[in-house]
Amino acid sequence: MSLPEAFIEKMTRLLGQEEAQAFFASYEKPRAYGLRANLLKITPEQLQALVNFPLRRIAFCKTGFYFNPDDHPGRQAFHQAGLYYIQEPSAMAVAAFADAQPGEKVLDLCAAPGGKSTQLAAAMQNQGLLVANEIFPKRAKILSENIERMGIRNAIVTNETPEKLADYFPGYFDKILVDAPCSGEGMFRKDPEAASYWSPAHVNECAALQSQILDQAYRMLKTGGTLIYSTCTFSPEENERTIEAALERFPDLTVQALEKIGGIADARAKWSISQKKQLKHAARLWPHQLEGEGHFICKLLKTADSAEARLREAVSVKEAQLHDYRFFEKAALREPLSGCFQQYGNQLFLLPESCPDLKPLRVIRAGLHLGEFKKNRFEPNHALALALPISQFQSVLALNNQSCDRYLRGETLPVSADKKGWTIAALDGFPLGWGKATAGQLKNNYPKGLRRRGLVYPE
Ligand SMILES: C[S@@+](CC[C@H](N)C(=O)[O-])C[C@H]1O[C@@H](n2cnc3c(N)ncnc32)[C@H](O)[C@@H]1O
Repeated sequence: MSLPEAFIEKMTRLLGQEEAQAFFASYEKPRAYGLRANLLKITPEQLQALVNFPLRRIAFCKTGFYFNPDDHPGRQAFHQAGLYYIQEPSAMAVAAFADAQPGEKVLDLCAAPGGKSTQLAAAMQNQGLLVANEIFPKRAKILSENIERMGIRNAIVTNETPEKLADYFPGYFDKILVDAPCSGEGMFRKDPEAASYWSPAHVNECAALQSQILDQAYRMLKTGGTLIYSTCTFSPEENERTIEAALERFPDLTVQALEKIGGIADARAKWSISQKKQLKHAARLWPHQLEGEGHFICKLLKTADSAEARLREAVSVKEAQLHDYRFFEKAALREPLSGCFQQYGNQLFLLPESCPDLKPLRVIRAGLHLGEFKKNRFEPNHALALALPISQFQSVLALNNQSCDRYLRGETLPVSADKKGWTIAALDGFPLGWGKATAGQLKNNYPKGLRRRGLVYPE
């Protein structure tokens, strides 16, 4: 592939002739494709046994697999059911290193389209609070759709600037991920167009933006909290030097050692100005050293005392307001849901536990979207179908490959005459969406925007 001349020169100077040769040779090799099992729905072993195409383990991510692109896992019904997320393999190392835990307060500050947020959420097992933020509205919508598909219940999707979030959440989060906008040098093989936007000036602009974002992230971190910084670029200006500059602005931050497994390498402290030894604890993923694209990952611990934001908790709507929802719930679900219910217009959401009041923020998704109040009735949202296990639904239509394809195209399906009301259409025990059964037919409620146009299953 053709790479910018100045990029070739710079990388050759940085790496030296011998390593540069191996590095540039990787651009002539095919790239690796990856997907990640969604632990909220399935284990990696179960997924491997379930799908009809081969999966090969990724050494540095326990839930990740390589797949053959000819198998098109993105077109499979199990993808629509949220059993896996298609993600560039090296990118999986970032959230794996973040090591989010159930019950924590976690922020993904630059989150769209959601690869790392969905991985953080899987590790959190729907316990605690995940704020997934994206500054651009269109990208925030895609992020929100991916959060929905993966069945995540404890995520708030926001569309804010880092500054606005930092004003609201000072000293609040246990973990913050800054997967920063960058010059994307590590993705030239995956996205050759990215190479055409590259210039040394762009590298410097990105570095300046990254420092601004890190300043806001630092403000939001608790004492003892950890900040994961990552990019998909090689330039020292956006990696070792960005971290080095952050260490100078915030002397209490320390770089935490990362376990260098599966071909992951130390960061290159010698590419910084100060050559601080601790910089090598950060990680670099190189396309000539492992099967994946280029990435940089650094984990920082904050030790300075910071006053924690005491935010007002959101207050649930009154039970009387839930009357139509409870009526639906009694007929359609096996166990009632509890927690903090919030109504926005006609839409009803169930917030994550101990969720702060969200009014001052631009919120795209407030936890689990339960559905919509219509005149004297409640209509469930697609998110609810994807967020609960099959055992929670009273009425289920088990699909086969053919009826599954018809369901995903939006067709009406035959059901036994005794089936009535809101019914989950499921494949192999995994919910795909709602339908409403009446008089031997299942009226299809699969969202119009997600419907398939041709026969694509099974491939
Ligand atoms: C590398 S991408 C994030 C990828 C994402 N974490 C994932 O795993 O799917 C960086 C994100 O930062 C966002 N971004 C761009 N400018 C920003 C800014 N000034 N502040 C915060 N985020 C910004 C971009 O829109 C983009 O979605």
